[in-house]
Amino acid sequence: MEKNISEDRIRIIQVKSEIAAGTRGASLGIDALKIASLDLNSDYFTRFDEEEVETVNEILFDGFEHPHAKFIDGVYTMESRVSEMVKKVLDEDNFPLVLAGDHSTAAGTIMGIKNHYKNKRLGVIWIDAHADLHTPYTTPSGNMHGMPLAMVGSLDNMDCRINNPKKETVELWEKIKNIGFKGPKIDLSDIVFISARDLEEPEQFLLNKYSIKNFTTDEVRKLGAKEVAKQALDRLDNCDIIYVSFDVDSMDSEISVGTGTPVKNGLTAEEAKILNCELVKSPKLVGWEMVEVNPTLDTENKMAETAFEILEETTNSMLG
Ligand SMILES: NC(=[NH2+])NCCC[C@H](N)C(=O)O
Repeated sequence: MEKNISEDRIRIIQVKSEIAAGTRGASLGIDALKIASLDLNSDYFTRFDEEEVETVNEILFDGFEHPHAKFIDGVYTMESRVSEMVKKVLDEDNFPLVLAGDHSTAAGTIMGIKNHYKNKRLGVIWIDAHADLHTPYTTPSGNMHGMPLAMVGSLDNMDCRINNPKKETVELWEKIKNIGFKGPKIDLSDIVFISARDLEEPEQFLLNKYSIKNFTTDEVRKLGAKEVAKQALDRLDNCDIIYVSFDVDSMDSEISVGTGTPVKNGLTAEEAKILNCELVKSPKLVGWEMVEVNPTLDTENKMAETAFEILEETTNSMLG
């Protein structure tokens, strides 16, 4: 049993990075959450100590050199920095609650967790419209927020290769896969998706190959969010520790306007809230993350307000 989270152990790690998204603005998501907390009269951001990971967003002005892994040099830097920060927080016996821009840096969170808990088997619950299992060899967009789970699974997925990344891209991809220590940080079969519904064929291939469970939005509706949370944790029963990654685009595109890659047929805000609140009650929880709020695509900060309410309730739920 790992968890015994008290308020003073929570560290909010801010990662205002957006280089791996296809649209601009996700780096402003954390400040949008803070504005939302003020507008909703919450004291949330006074309750916890904060850490911030320095970003390299300025490289966006230079244009990208790696079409099948855009800004991969910057992504390598960010994964390393996030990994070190998460490890440091865990080494100090504190709990990493990560608020990030684009979803790519969640790979760094996982690397940091595994670097601290070297011999523990880590289960990942990925609540997201996307499976984020692409590699430079399979990506349709070159946007690296579609790749974090392949980074930590140390995948190339050559069976589904459609791209020919250049040598420099491949070298950096190898470095990313080996941050912290060489090779995979998780078993692919220790991932559970919730509401993943916009998958490309190379990703679907991996879901089949590794028998990765995806609880569809329909299943959430039929079984209820609470039951899906229970079943998701049951499936990871053999894991010693659990990390939950919540991308706000898991919610339906009618709610998730303020995010870079909205998709129809998603969760309601209430379902997302119940799922997160239930999942974080697990005694095995060692990290939780929220990503991809982009206020520049939104009106009147609605996305951040919805996301903030989930953040606050989820945090209260993990404190028990
Ligand atoms: N975390 C995200 N929002 N990921 C979106 C990925 C979209 C698409 N699968 C791609 O690779 O380009």
